[in-house]
Amino acid sequence: MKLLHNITAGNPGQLVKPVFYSVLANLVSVLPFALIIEAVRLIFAPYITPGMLLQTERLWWICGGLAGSMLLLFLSEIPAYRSAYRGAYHVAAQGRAELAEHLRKLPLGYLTRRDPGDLANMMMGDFTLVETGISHLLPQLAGAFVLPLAALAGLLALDWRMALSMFAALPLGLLIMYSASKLQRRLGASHMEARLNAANRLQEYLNGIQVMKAYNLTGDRFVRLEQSFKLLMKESIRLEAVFGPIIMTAIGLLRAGLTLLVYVGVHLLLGGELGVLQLAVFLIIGTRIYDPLTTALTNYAEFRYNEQAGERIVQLLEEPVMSGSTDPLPARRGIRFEEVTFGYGGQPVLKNVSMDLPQGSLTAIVGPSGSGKSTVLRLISRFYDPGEGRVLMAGRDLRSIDPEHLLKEVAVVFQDVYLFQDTIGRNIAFGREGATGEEIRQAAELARCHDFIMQLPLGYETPVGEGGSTLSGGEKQRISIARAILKNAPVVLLDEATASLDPQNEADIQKAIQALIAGRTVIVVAHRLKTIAGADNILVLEDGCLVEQGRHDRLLALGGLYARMWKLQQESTGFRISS
Ligand SMILES: Nc1ncnc2c1ncn2[C@@H]1O[C@H](COP(=O)(O)OP(=O)(O)OP(=O)(O)O)[C@@H](O)[C@H]1O
Repeated sequence: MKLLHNITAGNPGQLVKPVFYSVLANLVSVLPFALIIEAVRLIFAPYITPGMLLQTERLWWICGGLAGSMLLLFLSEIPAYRSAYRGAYHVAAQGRAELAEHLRKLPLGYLTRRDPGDLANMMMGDFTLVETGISHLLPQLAGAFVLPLAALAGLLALDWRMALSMFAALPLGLLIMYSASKLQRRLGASHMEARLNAANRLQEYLNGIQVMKAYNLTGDRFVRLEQSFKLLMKESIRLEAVFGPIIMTAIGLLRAGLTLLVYVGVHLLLGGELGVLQLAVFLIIGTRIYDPLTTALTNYAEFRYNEQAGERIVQLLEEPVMSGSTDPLPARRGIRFEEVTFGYGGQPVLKNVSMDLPQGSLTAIVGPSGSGKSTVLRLISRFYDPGEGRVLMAGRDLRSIDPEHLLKEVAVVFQDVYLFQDTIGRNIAFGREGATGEEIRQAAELARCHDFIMQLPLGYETPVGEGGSTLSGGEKQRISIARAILKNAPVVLLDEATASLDPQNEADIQKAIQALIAGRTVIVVAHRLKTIAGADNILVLEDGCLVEQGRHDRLLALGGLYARMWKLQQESTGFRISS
């Protein structure tokens, strides 16, 4: 049952129809086979039994029956074919969408631990293997036993000794395949690992081409890619080299059954215990019976390999998602950190942090690079849950709030803006489902991007390259602010871009931010201190600890880290080339 669960990526119900129709089609295929045997029996009977006439009328009936059974076979194969492909593509399409939805609900920590290439490969490659499992392997495997089993039942009635000798080697063949499946699992797992590794290295190589060109790096990355291809080649050969002979042995054993059949048949014939006609029937069946079984044995090896792909998908689908209540939050949406300690897996990044970020105020978070500022925003958005302590919104622990429900209350402007490969208008509309063109335009005007959008050839309909590659950093930032304005959420989290912008762009972004934060609870991670000098409260982080807090003047007077950072930023000049 687990096998069926895995090969269908958790949808064994999808196998019922394909397997049913495949078995039915194979049952129908027994009919012409049986008719041919009967025809052979009729044709040879007059030669064997003296005085017996050829039963022509029955032969004609058999001819008619054969034509009818061919038509029946054709008709039964159509639903078998259709249900197999429909089931397979249905499972793959629905499964991919389900997995994508599941990935979105997993904690970000889980996703960052996994290679993105690994996930992409699972989405495409593993589901294709599952597709093949449902459309080809399992129905064929189930169908392959129909003819031999029907033949066994019929032949047992004819002569049990001959029937048993025909199938004598089958249990041994099956046993070999079953015992080999453990080895297959191990080899299959390392082959799949090598395949994933090659896919990851290829993705890394493609992503890094720009850097490689810029730094004229020709060696290392390509060597890694080449090595991963070599490893894949080795694993593929190993898989075939070890498993191929095992399959061939099992198939050889099965075929040896034919020799045994001839031996026992001749022995019985000479002893007068078996008629010539019966022997002929056994020999005809014997030459046909092993084909479906050898196909089944070969399919079984492939089936176990594909099953591992399904198992990987099932395991990922079983990974627990972040959940919580969708009850409406109280009107006051103040945020509080209570003794929060958090790390991304290694050392803690935030250490025992307690702080209040009150409703309706502008709180700024500042501190040296790597001090944990963006991490604070990630915890408020519940991209991660803290290891120790609690983050509360409106007095409720965020762990108890459904992440999607929570994010309805929160608009986030990230440091790195990601734009989808879509039109500019639709990229802004991601802020709120169902936003009208007029609402999008108003948000764009407030975010100071309407003018530059109108200068583009197709205005709001202009397509944006993947990740926003066709726009400048400042433009992307403003589009992302327009998204957040459109979302109109009571809490705004703003991670200020670190990249330097020209004065005009910077002024535009500041105005856009003013429009975004008006009347809301705002938490801004700031790198340029002058932009947050007017904040209601400034939290200063150093190495994951809250070291100072207060208004700008108070912090300056304190003469601590904030005052030092302020002084440095006042003094900093641009680049200078020393001679
Ligand atoms: N996904 C992650 N996995 C592991 N470590 C991470 C991850 N994200 C951040 N870190 C580490 O956590 C620490 C704090 O990162 P964070 O992004 O919160 O710093 P920051 O103060 O916002 O820095 P910056 O001002 O440079 O943006 C850093 O040492 C960083 O390397």
